Amino acid sequence: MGTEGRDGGGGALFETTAAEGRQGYRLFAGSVLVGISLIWAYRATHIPAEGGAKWAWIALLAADVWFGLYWLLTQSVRWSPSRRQTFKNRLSQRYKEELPTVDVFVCTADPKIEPPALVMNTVLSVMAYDYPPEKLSVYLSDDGGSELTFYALLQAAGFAREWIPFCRRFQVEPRSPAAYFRAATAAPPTAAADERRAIEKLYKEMEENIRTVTELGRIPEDIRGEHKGFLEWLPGTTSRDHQSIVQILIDGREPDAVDVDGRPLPTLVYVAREKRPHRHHNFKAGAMNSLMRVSSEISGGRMILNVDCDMYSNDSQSVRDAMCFFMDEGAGDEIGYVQFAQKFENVTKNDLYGSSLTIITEVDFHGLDGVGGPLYTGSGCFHRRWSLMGNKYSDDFREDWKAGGRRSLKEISALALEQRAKVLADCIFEDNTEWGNEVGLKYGCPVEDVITGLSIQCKGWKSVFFNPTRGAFLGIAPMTLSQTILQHKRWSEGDFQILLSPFSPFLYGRHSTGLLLQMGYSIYCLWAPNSIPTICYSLIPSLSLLGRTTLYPQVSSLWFLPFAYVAVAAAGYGLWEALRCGMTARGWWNEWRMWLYKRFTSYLFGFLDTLLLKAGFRNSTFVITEKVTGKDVAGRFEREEMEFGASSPSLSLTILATLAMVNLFCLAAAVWRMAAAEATAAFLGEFFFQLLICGLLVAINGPVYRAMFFRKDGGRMAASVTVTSTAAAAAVVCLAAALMASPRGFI
Ligand SMILES: O=c1ccn([C@@H]2O[C@H](COP(=O)(O)OP(=O)(O)O[C@H]3O[C@H](CO)[C@@H](O)[C@H](O)[C@H]3O)[C@@H](O)[C@H]2O)c(=O)[nH]1
Ligand SMILES: [Mn+2]
Repeated sequence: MGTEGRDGGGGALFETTAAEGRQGYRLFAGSVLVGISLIWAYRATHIPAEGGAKWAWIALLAADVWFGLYWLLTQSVRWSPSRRQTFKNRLSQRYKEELPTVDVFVCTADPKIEPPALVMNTVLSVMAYDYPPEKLSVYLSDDGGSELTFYALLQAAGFAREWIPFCRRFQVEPRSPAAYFRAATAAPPTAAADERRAIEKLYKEMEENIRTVTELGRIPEDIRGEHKGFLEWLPGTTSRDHQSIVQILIDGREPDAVDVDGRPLPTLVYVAREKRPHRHHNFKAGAMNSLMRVSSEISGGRMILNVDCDMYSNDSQSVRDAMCFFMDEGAGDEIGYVQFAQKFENVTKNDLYGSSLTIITEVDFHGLDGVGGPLYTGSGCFHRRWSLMGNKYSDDFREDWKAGGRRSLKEISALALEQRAKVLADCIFEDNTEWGNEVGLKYGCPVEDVITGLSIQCKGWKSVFFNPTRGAFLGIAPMTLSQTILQHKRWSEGDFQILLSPFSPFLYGRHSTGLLLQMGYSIYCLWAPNSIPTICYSLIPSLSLLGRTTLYPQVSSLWFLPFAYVAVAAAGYGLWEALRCGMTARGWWNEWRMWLYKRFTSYLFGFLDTLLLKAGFRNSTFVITEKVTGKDVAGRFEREEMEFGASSPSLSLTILATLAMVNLFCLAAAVWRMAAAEATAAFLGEFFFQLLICGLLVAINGPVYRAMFFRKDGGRMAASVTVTSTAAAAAVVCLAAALMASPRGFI
C-alpha cells in the first residue's frame, strides 16, 4: 500500500496500491528463468556436427535465445504492477468548481471510413462532461476537410442545447446519445420517460439529417444557404487541397451560448487545417499540433484531452478523475499525462481477433505504471499542455491553475479570433520551427502517440495509468482479419522505428527513465522483429518431421524436463492470467492464433517496411482503421467467424494459408510414418516436441482450413488464395523432403 498524493489537508486526491503476491510471482519467474537457461545450455552444447540439421539447430538456438530474452523483457511489466484510485469527493470539497480549463481534441480524417454520425456521438459525449462548461472547450479536427462533417457538427451543436441539460437532469450515462439509447436498461424513472422519448426523437431526427446528407455525399443548396460557414467550401475544394478553416460554432463567452435551461454551453470549434497536395501533413500528429496552436488562441486550456473520433466518453466523471491526479497537492505537479484504459464496445465474447488488447490493458499497463508510467496511446489521454508543448520537468514547476482559460479579452469578436487562429493552422506556420520535433507531438512515426509519450517521460515527467471499473472511453476495434492485420502493421512498424531512432528507449531514456521502463517499452518496440524467430519456430520443427533427426530432447532424456517445464509454465500462467483478466479460455486460444497471425503478417511487413524506410526506399504512412462494415461482415463478426474476405485475396492471407497447409502436410506425413513404423511409441518419444508443435499449429489453424475447403459464405478464403497457398505449401514440403532424403542428408 502506498499513498502518493501528499496531504494538502483533507487527504490525498489519489492513491496508488501495489499489487499483492509479487514475491510468489518472482519465485515462479525465477524458476522459469532457470528452465530457459537450461534450454539455452542444451541448445548450445548439442549442435549437430554437420549437414542441414546443424543449420536448423542453429536457427532454433537463435530463436530460443530470442524468445528467452523477450520473455525477460515481459517480466518488467509483471515485476511491480500498481493500481490507482481517485477521490473525487475530496476534489469537489476542496476546489468546488475552481477547476482548470480543459480543451478536448477529437480527431477525424475521413467521412467515409469514420461516419460523421459516429463522430458526433463522440463530440456530444465530451461536451456533456460533468465539468463546469465555461472551463470546457471541444475542438473537432477534420483532416477530411469535409463539409459533411461540418454540417454534422452544426447539427450536433444544436442538439447539444437539449442533450446536455437532459444528461444533467437525469444523470445520464453514457453521454454518447447513440450508446445511451441503444442500452435497454438506461431508461430513466418513469416520470421522465416522456422526456426521454422526446429527446430520442430529436436525436433520431439529427441522425437522419446527417445520414441523408452523408449518403448524398454533398450539401443540398437549401442547407448550404443556412450557414455562412459553408462558404469555405468553394468549388474545387478537396480534402487534400484547401485553406485553413476555423469556425467557432459555440462561443462560450457569448451570453446566448446557453442550453435550453439557460446554463452556459462549452465552446465548440471546427478546425480543418490547411492541406496542400505538395505539403506533407504528418497525419494525426500534424492535426494535434494544429489544434494545440488554434486552441491556445481561443481557449488556452491548461489540460488537453485527446480522443479518437470513434472513442466516446463512457463516464461523465472522467475529467474530474483526471484532475484528481493533476491537482493532487503532493504528486500532481510532476505528472505529464494520465492515460485512461482504452476499452472497445464491439468486442465479442471470445474476442476472435484479440482486439480487446486485454492483457496489454489489464497486465502490461499496470506494470508499466508501477515502473515509471504507461505509454501514451493516443485516445483517452489527458495531457498537461505545458508538458505536451515539449517543456522539461523541473522540481520547482508549479502549475498555475488560474492561468489561461477563456480569453479575458472579451472585446475580441469570434470572427477576429477565427482569423488569428487560421494562420496557426496554415502549412507554412510550422516551417523553420520546432513543431513536430521538440514542440508538440513528434512527426515521422506511425505511432506518434508512443514516441511523444516517451519523450515526455524522458523530459522528467511522470505518467499515470487509470483503469476504472467502468470503462471511461469506449472505441471501435477492427472487425475483420485484414483490418486487424493493418492496424498492427502500423503499430509494430511505428514501435520498431522508435527502437531504431535516436529516441530508442535504451538510448534516449537512459538517464531519465529506469531500466524496467525501458524494458517495458521494448516489449512493443520488438514486436516487428519478433516475426523472424516465430517463423523459424512455426516451420523448422514441422518440416523436420519429414526427416530423421530430432531437434528436441527425447522424452526419456533429462533435458526434456526444462523444455516441458517452460512450455507448461508459460502456457499455464498465460491461461491463468487471461482468465483472471476476464477473458474466456476460448478467448485465450483465439489470442494465441492472432499472436501467430500477426507475427506472420503485420509484424513481418512492419519489419521489412521499416528496413526499407531506413534504407530510404519508402515514406511513412498512416492507414486509417475502418469504423464501419457491411451487414454480412458484421454478422460474421458477431458470430465469431473469421473473415477471410472471399473477394479480396491478399498477400497476408496467402501467407497464412501457406503456413497452415505446410503444417497440415507435415502432420499428415508424420502420422503416416508413425503408422508405418514398427515402434510407434519410440517415434513418439523421439519426436514428441516436434509433433506437439506441429499438432498445435494445425489445431490453431482450424478456421483457415474451414475457410479454404468448407465454408460457402462471403467470409471464406478466395479460391485463388486456396490454390496458390496449397501449391506453395506442397512445393515447400517436397523441397524440404527432397533435401532431407538427398545423399548428403539434410537432416
Ligand atoms: O491523417 C490522419 C490520420 C488519422 N487521424 C485520426 O487518428 C485517429 C486514429 O486513427 P485510427 O485509424 O482509428 O487508428 P487506431 O489504430 O485505432 O489508433 C490508435 O493508434 C494511433 C497510432 O497508430 C493513434 O494515433 C490513435 O490515437 C490510437 O487510438 C482517428 O481518430 C483518425 O481520425 C487524423 O486525424 N489524421
Ligand atoms: Mn481507432
